[in-house]
Amino acid sequence: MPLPNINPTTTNSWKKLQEHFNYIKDVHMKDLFAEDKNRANEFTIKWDDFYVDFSKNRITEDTFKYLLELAEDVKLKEAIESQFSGEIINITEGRAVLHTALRAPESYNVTVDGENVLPEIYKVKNKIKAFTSEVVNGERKGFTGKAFTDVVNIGIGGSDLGPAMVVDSLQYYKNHLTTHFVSNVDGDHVNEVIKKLDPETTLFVVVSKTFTTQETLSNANTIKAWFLKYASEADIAKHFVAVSTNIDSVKNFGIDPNNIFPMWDWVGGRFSLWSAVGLSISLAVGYDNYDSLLKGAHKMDTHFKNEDFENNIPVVLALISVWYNNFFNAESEAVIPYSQYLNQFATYLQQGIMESNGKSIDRNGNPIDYETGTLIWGEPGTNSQHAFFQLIHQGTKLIPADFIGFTKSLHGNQDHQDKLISNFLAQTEALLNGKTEAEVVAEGTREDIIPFKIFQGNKPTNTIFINKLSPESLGKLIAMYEHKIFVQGVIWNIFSYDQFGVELGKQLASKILKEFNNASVDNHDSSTSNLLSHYKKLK
Ligand SMILES: O=P(O)(O)OC[C@H]1O[C@](O)(CO)[C@@H](O)[C@@H]1O
Repeated sequence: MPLPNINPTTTNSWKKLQEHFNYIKDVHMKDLFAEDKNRANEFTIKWDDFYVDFSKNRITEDTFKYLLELAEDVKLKEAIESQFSGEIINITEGRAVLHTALRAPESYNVTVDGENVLPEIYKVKNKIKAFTSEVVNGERKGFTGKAFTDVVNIGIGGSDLGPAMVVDSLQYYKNHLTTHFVSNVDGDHVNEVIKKLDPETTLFVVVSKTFTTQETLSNANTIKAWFLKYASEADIAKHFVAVSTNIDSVKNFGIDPNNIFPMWDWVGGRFSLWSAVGLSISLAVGYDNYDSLLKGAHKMDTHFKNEDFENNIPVVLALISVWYNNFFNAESEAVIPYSQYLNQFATYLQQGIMESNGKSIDRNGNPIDYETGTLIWGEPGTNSQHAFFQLIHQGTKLIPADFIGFTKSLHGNQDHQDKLISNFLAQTEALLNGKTEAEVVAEGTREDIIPFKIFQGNKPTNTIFINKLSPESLGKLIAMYEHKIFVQGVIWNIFSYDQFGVELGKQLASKILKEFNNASVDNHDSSTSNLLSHYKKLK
């Protein structure tokens, strides 16, 4: 079944939504809540340990109905089926998209080019499991016979952000190994990490799907040169492992073929933490926790694949997001986790969401005349409340926000937890209701400052309340956003799994790099030429 190819703006549901928007734009959610006492129950999905309340959105039953019709009109069901079954849905790169197969049970059968990929996936998983146990238990040793104490993940983009976010989010579950991440080609990054390392007890995991990425190879070479000041070429085999599809280049780098963890071209970089790219996660929290992360993601896959759209969390969140993006012209969305552990979550999502759906050409190769993509930003609550919430509450922009919280804390200090969750609940209530002039007056406010103290409210939020932060629930949460990305890509009729937009800058950078050693500067615009000359003079 080929991936559907439907311009969403030509569908009946889109037209209904357009008309309906003219009514909704002036409706206050406060009134919707007053009219329907059952609203919160109607717009809540309870699934597993997830409680997703989407009632604080600028929607009515009709809006929801038309959005669900939109999902039907763009043939979302067929698209989901195409993705899960291993069809070549990444047409521009000629690849299947199977991060879901990476977390599927071994008994599944998912074929690519007529071959079931599950046996190969489980072969690599078993290798990760054995390797993790040897490193964590201290059986695998460095070149002087000492057990490893530190692990350095060298990668960038999808080969860094996913593992870095998960290791940070699951630090409560961490073992004794200290995990570091080096990504930026800025030498300060690698330099600061190296300062903390002992070459005798550090394991390096070089992660690059292509093994051609400038940043990763530069950092890996710098680290290798540093390591060779203390050890011999033969010792590299003990301290360097790689995750890649490009086996020949890994060997050329000097890594022992036994230390290569393969991945496949049907795993997109930003969806790859479920593959061997997650090796540093397994090393940091142990294989069983890593496996629970994957099992959680698989549960969300099953929910997404089988649940009716009206009770389907990723589908509902995607539809609501399209509603704001395409009808209210909201440009960005905030993701606010009320968990310090999810400090890197928004940064991680930025690549997933913006690299996937930041596209302006449709599936026929034609320019698009409607909005796609979403700017994503966010920081943990309550810190973000003291930073940028002013703009969300009283600014001129509409910023739909996802509030993510956990009912049980990991630290066990109920006083802190109650304070955190009271803020979590209070903020979405304030964003919904705002504060009227009458309420401000009733507080005895000085007359001339009354306008400044009014809150319009009517600011949309989703509340994603999860029982506890665990490897499994984190797996579900990440997979939830992955599927949301996919649904939006289907609705916008774009290809979500390529990223040609990152190429041009890379090409020009390598051209400019060569010019640093040339006497003359090539043809550039006058601004770039001046800047280049300025650098050459002063560097
Ligand atoms: O794993 P690689 O091949 O080094 O690529 C790293 C990253 O670079 C990109 O291709 C572009 O930024 C990402 O999609 C990818 O995650």
